[in-house]
Amino acid sequence: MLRSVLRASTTRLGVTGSRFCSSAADKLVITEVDDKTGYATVTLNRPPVNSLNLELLTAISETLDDLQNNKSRGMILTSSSKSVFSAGLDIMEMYKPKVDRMKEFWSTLQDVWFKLYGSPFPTVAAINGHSPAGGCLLSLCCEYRVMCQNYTIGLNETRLGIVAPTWFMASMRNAMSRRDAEMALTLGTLFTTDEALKVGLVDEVATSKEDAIAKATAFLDKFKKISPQARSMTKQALRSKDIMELEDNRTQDIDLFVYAVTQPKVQKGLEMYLEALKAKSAK
Ligand SMILES: CCCCC/C=C\C/C=C\C=C\CC(=O)SCCNC(=O)CCNC(=O)[C@H](O)C(C)(C)COP(=O)(O)OP(=O)(O)OC[C@H]1O[C@@H](n2cnc3c(N)ncnc32)[C@H](O)[C@@H]1OP(=O)(O)O
Repeated sequence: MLRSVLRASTTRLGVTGSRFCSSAADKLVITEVDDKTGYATVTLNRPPVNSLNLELLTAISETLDDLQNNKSRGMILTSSSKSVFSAGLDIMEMYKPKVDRMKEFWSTLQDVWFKLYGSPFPTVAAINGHSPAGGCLLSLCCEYRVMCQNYTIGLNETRLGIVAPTWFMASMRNAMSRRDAEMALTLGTLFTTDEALKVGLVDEVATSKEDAIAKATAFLDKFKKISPQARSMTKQALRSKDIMELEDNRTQDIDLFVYAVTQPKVQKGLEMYLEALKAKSAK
């Protein structure tokens, strides 16, 4: 039985909420902990497409802190949308940006990556919708991915004329072969669910969100008889090289992001991309 709500994370207005004080629908991130298993289901809840703006990233970051502080037994990351897991980074954070906010935005994305990629507790993404770019990154930070049929997933940055940072690349390389990762990253491939399964970008296919959650739970159950400490130390040791690389380069990475995104050519590209998205949704 799910009991809500472990932590009322940042609201859509960007104000930190308090426990149980407002309805789950108002939260950017909804956390429910199963009494029996102790697993937390963390639901991204920023309609319409869970695009990752500063407030949503902050809410995710706070949620991950809570789970770690509460010694979570496992986390399932999913979305409240019927067709989108996450549309990736909110392009409005990069289009005609204010530099201070942009720096905070990127630094918070780095925080989320550190906390999710390096989490001591086991993590699964129940990908119940499209998952391009930053959405794919969130799922890649998890240890296991279950994806519903007939959606798309991938790091499509090159298709937008931008270069995925090395830590995005490392997360993909951790999930699939180096060769497939190189092809996928250079082409900016958006895989269908079945294609993603074939290259190992996802681990299982689900017929519905409920099925995805059930399969995610079954994955977490596999660790029941494994020492949590031995498990987390093993995971962190395997991922430590990637983590240290970003830790050593955090400031340069932020500066590079600001430099790259503020280039007139990139701004023009983002403008055209936004226009195309708006035109598509207006149809
Ligand atoms: C070595 C050097 C490194 C230096 C670093 C430099 C650069 C790195 C920088 C950036 C990295 C970026 C990674 C990213 O994540 S960029 C974002 C990429 N995302 C996408 O390409 C996805 C775009 N969206 C879609 O394809 C579709 O929306 C989607 C398939 C997800 C859903 O389709 P659906 O039909 O359901 O919904 P839509 O009608 O398209 O959208 C509804 C609504 O939402 C708006 N929107 C969609 N995606 C975004 C987004 N990512 N950001 C902001 N807004 C988005 C869309 O415009 C519609 O709005 P409206 O018309 O209703 O107002």
